[in-house]
Amino acid sequence: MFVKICGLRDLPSARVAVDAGADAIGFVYHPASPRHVEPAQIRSIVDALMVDGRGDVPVETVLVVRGRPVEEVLRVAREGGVRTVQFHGGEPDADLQQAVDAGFTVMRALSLAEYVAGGSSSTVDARLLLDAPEPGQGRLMEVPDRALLPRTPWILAGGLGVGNVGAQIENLRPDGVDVSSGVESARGVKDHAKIRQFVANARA
Ligand SMILES: O=C(O)c1ccccc1N[C@@H]1O[C@H](COP(=O)(O)O)[C@@H](O)[C@H]1O
Repeated sequence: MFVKICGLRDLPSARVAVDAGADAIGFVYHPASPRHVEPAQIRSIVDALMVDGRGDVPVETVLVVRGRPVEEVLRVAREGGVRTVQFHGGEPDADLQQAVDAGFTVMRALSLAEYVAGGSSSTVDARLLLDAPEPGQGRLMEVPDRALLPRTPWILAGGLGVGNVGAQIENLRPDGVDVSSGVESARGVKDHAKIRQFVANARA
C-alpha cells in the first residue's frame, strides 16, 4: 500500500512522515491554501532529508499544484527539488506531458465524476489519484457504485484519517492512500502522532 502524507510545511513533520514509513510526502503550492509553501521552503526540507546531506531523498517528494501556468509549475518544481508533480486542477494533458518531458514523474488528481466522464482516457504517463471534488478539505469522496472505480492502479484521497483509512482501503481497494487534513491538529498544522498512526493503520 502506497502512502502519501501531504501538505507538509516544516522539517520535523517531514521527518516524522519519513520515519513512519511513508512512501511520499507532498508540498502544496497553492497560495489560497493554508498549506501553501514557497519553493525555497520546499528545497530546505528536501535538502535536509537527503541521506548524509547528499544524494537521494529516501522518499518520493511531490509538488501539488492546482491551476497554475505550467511554466510556473516547472520552475517551482525545479527550485523545490521535488521528483513528482501532482496536477490537481483539471490541467490539460499538454501541461502534464511537459512535466514528463522535463523529467518529473506525474500524478493526475481527478474527482470520481471527472474520472467517469473520461478523465482516464489520456495517453500521458501519469498515476491516477481520485479525490473529493474540493481537495484538501477533509471531505470523503462519495462512491455511489464501486463498479465506477478504476481497474488499473489508483490512489485514494479525500477525508481520510486515522479512524477510517483501514475501512476505506477495505471497501474501495485502492493501491495507495493520500492524506492531509486527517493528520492535522488545525488546518495546515501537522499532528505527528496522527501521521505515525495513519501510516501504521494504512499498512495494517
Ligand atoms: O491541501 C490543500 O490545501 C490542497 C490545495 C490544492 C490542491 C490540493 C490540495 N490537497 C490535496 O487534497 C488531498 C488531501 O485531502 P484531505 O485534506 O486529506 O481531504 C491530497 O491529494 C492533497 O494533495
